[in-house]
Amino acid sequence: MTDPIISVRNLKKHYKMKGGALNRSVGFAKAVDGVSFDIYPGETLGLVGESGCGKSTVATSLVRLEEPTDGSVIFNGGEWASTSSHSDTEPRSNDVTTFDKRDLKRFRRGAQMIFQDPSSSFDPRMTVGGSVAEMLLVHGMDDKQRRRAIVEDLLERVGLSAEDYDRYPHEFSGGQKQRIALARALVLNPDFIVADEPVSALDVSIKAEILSLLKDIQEEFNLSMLFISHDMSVIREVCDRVAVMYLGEIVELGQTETIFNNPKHPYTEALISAIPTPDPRTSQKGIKLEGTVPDPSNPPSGCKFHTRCHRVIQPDRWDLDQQVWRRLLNFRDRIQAGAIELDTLRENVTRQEDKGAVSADDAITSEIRKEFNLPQKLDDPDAESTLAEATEALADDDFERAAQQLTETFTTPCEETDPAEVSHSDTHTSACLLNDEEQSPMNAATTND
Ligand SMILES: Nc1ncnc2c1ncn2[C@@H]1O[C@H](COP(=O)(O)OP(=O)(O)OP(=O)(O)O)[C@@H](O)[C@H]1O
Repeated sequence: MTDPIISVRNLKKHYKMKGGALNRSVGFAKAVDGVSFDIYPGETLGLVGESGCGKSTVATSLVRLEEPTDGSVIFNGGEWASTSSHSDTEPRSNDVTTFDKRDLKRFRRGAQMIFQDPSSSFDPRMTVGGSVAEMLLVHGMDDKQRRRAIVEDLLERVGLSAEDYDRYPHEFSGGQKQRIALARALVLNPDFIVADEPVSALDVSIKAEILSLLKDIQEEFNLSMLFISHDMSVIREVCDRVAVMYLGEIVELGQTETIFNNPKHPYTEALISAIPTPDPRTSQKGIKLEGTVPDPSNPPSGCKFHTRCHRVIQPDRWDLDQQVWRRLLNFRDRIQAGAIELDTLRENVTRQEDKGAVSADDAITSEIRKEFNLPQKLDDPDAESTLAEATEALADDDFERAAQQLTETFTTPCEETDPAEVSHSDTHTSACLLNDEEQSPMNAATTND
């Protein structure tokens, strides 16, 4: 097998968080927390996840626009080692994280970035041709005419014309600017491109054109690409393999078709089910990804996705409807955080009493269940008894007792165990307790039987 162009191992970027009157360090936001992947020549790897998962931080850390906290980024592109500008005899590192200024400059010839917003990446006072040609000048091409010829050719290859060389950024639409950004990324003949949400700021019709251009250019130039997007349908269109990222970690990695046809991580499953369909009434698998990505300075314990996972594991003692189990845990977490507006619920109850609908004593506990979409009676008597005690404690304004009841009774292995990576095939991995025969209590129970 050919060597990867780029190998990322255990990449971390932890931001120091400051706070308090003295602006002291109060912890870390683990934006990227141990990410590993390879990208092979001519391949496009997609990095997908919701906003705040850490995708852009992976990109900026791996090209060292930001200094990574830990990990290595081995770059083998552009016959890197043999064309080094270093003349000394010491063995040379190809780890980007250890590059000095000179190596970094050479590396950046071979590894280019395209960003989401093409408008902000051009100097409004410079012609677009001049902006692209400047890259050649910085990297030592003194011949002005040669620079111009190369740039004019590239402008044509990205679907513009040679005459556009002398025009200014404001004369172009968003899609055209993204074409110019692509020309600028290509002008130094790179091996590797990081495209960070390159089409998400564009209109739908333009999006398709730019994606198609990216695919053509990638083939023509035999480029390797890290393609970042929050949009699963865009990822499906352009990527050979996909890495799914959640809260600083890769939770699933595999061939694009495998990921879409046989997702193994519930987060991947949820992202796929959220892809809009032409008819919004069809193809909904009933998976609703509620809430947002948690704060990386205070991540959940165990599996970081457990607070939102529709497949969050029930211990053996329960056999509740899975949706009800999810809602019970949501209820528990909200009570624990003190995030419930009892006064509003009481007002609702009073309004209902005015209409003579409900008796006063049970009304508030019933209203609490309604608020959290919980059944008025759970099938399991033990679970029901705990829930009833907790709602009664809440009705007495005793948050502490309610929280204690719920946290002692309703627990999940997903919050206790950090899932290990499991291989489903040579090219497909995921990190979920449900897939881990050794770690999953459900599998352990089946094995023991
Ligand atoms: N300089 C910083 N200091 C502290 N936290 C940061 C910093 N930059 C990013 N973060 C945090 O790191 C996390 C990951 O951010 P990042 O921009 O990489 O996510 P993303 O998946 O690319 O999302 P988006 O698509 O919205 O940019 C977020 O919680 C963000 O708030």
